[in-house]
Amino acid sequence: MSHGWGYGPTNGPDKWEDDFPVANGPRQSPINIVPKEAQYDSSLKALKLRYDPSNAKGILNNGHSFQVDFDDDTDSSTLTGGPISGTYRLRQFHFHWGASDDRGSEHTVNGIKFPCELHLVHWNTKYPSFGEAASQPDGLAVVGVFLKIGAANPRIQKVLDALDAIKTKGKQTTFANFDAKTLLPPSLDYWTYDGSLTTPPLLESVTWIVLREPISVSPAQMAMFRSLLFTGEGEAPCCMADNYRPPQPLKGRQVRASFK
Ligand SMILES: CCCCNCc1ccc(S(N)(=O)=O)cc1
Ligand SMILES: [Zn+2]
Repeated sequence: MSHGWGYGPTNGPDKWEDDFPVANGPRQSPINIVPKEAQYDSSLKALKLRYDPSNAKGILNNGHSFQVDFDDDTDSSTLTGGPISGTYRLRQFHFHWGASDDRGSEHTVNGIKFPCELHLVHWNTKYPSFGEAASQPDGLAVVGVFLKIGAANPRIQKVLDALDAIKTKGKQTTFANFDAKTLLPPSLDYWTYDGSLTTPPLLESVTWIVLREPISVSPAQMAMFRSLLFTGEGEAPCCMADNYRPPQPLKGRQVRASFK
């Protein structure tokens, strides 16, 4: 692909296989989750998420989404339990959303799209770095949380209030003292399956942990997501929206449920 990947008609998900042939691999993400076909697994442990707000560092518009980055030099913000073994460190969280409230999530449930999906990205500390972990089949664990239209969510608002400072691609600003746990719903019931990064390089290194319970977001808050730009300062502006990859073939994979 002569130009960088993106979500447009010339560089979007259907074109990614040109530069990233793993796009047609055996464990690609996202997927459509069919709850009735998920197998309850009583051996699945409860998720244990321990996040230290002081690890929050900054917020960045990376031209595809925006992400809040965390200091992952120590084990102070970690994911343990659930379907994984060992300790995974929180690296960043980001979102995917639609140009309208009828779409935007990457995973779907019985074919239903949510307006937005949060991804909390963690890497396995058995590897020396995130980059190394990202190339290993058990290297990453991403917790996915659906957002559904409802009451305004005060927890998300703190993140949205920072977006004015990172409107264009490459802009970043400090983002301190944020407790990512406040973004989680009351129930940590989840589905889990072996998958991949949902953006290039589409590496097949992710244990996906998708929470059953959504959190709320208001239409006005969704409009704030869409105020960001894919484009850099001084370029013709293109609103950041529809930055989601559609569901990929299951190819025989099992989806397990932590709940009955
Ligand atoms: C080795 C370099 C990888 C950079 N890319 C990071 C990244 C993290 C998470 C996701 S997602 N959307 O699957 O959670 C995509 C891409
Ligand atoms: Zn993502």
